[in-house]
Parts: sequence; C-alpha cells; structure tokens
Amino acid sequence: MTLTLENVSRSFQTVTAIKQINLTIKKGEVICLLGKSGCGKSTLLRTLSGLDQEYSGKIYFEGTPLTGVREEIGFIFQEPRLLPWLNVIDNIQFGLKQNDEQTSQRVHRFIQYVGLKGKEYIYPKALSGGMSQRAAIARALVCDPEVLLLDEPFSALDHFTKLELQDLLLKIQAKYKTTMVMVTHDIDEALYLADRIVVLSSQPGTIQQIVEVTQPRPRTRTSDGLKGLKEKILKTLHVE
Ligand SMILES: Nc1ncnc2c1ncn2[C@@H]1O[C@H](COP(=O)(O)OP(=O)(O)OP(=O)(O)O)[C@@H](O)[C@H]1O
Repeated sequence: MTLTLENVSRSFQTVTAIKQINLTIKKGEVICLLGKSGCGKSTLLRTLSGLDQEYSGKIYFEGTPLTGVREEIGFIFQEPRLLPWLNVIDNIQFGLKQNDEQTSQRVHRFIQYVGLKGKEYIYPKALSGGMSQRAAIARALVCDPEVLLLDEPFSALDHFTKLELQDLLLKIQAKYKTTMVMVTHDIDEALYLADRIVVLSSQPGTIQQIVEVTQPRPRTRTSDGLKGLKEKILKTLHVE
C-alpha cells in the first residue's frame, strides 16, 4: 500500500500551513514528520487521514484518490482518547462491527500483544498514561490497519515509558509491516524509529529535507551514525 502526495497544500484563512508537499510513502515504511512547533506537521497528518478534505493537490491511496476516511488507515493521537465509561476490552472492541467469539479472541490477542494482560476490566481513569496509550494502540491494531498515522503519540509520557512504546511500535511494524507516519518533536525518537525523516520548514510548511536512516534495527540510540544525522537535522532546523 503506497500513499502518494502531489503538490498538497492546506491553508487556513491567512495561514498557509503546508505548501506543495510531494512525497511517496512506500508500503511498510516508517516516516517521521519533524519540525518546529506550528510548521504544519499535524495538518499534514490530518490531510493524510482523509478527515480534512479542504486541501489542494492530490493524495492517492494505492493509486486511488483519497476522498475521505478509510478503514485501512488508523489514527493514534497524543491523548489516548479512551471512552471513560468503558473498560479496556470494551474500548478496544468499540469500533468493531462484529461482536462474536472470534472477534473477542482477536481483542484478547491484541491486549496481550500490547502488554495489557490482566488489565482487561480496568477503566481508563485507573490506567497510567503508558497503559492508556497501549490500549489506544491495541484499539487501532485490532482494526487491522495498513497505515497507522500517529500524532506525537508518546510526547505526554515519561522517558522510560516512551522508550518502551517506541519498541512496541517497531515490533508491530516488523510483524505486520504496517506503514507508519508519525509526527514528533523528538529528533532522537525519529532517528530510532524512522526509515525516512521528513523535516518541514515553518510558515509555510514545505519539505526542507528528507533524511534517510539506513542503520539496521535494532538501532543503538547513541551510535555515531545517528549522532551524525542528528547534527545534520539540527543544522537544517537552525538549532545550535
Ligand atoms: N483549524 C485551524 N484553523 C486555523 N489555523 C490552523 C488550524 N489548524 C492549524 N492551523 C495553523 O496552521 C499552522 C500549522 O499548524 P499545525 O498544528 O499543523 O502545526 P504543528 O507543526 O503540528 O504544530 P505543533 O508541533 O505545535 O503541534 C499553524 O500556524 C496553525 O496555527
């Protein structure tokens, strides 16, 4: 499944949030969108989700124009957005059409997969931030998405939980070959996860640089190779 963007722009009143974005995202690729606050990362992700149709240019999902939300595309937000009146199982099951034994087994399988075994009947208010985000990941995965769009999914979590969930994403990607497009502010996170890092410039958001990260996984976060790429990105973003 390939996502293709051709000359995609999106403006709000006087602000051009993203301008003339051309990008082809290959099946199974992990792309991180990186850039300063307000540069248009979330706008670009929302446009890719099919939720926002007010853009100019073209977006193709496996060669077919994207004309709205598609069930093959899952979304994970910064906040888990669990329904407070439903327990973990029911939150994960909520979006599924079927409610049979097979579906229930599938839900349980994903609960185990994301590390929530034993927490099935807990309600969101009693879950930690990391557990809630695990539930949000399971809720997306249970729909069998070909593409996962992630908008700063770990930015509200503590450092160690964030590292654990980054590894969970890599495990998912290795197993299901899910295409992932993730917005992040965190260069180290992008270097650890991405095949390509798309660096956006601000006002208007254009593609300033695409950095390929060719280091094999699992990557060593402190390797000289990643350090070199980090310096290159910081220079692009004009950060000392
Ligand atoms: N619904 C909207 N109405 C008006 N302006 C908007 C809207 N959504 C985004 N913008 C503007 O578009 C620009 C890009 O916003 P966007 O949220 O995409 O940036 P971002 O890179 O994701 O920012 P951050 O990293 O702070 O989340 C900003 O100037 C923002 O104010």
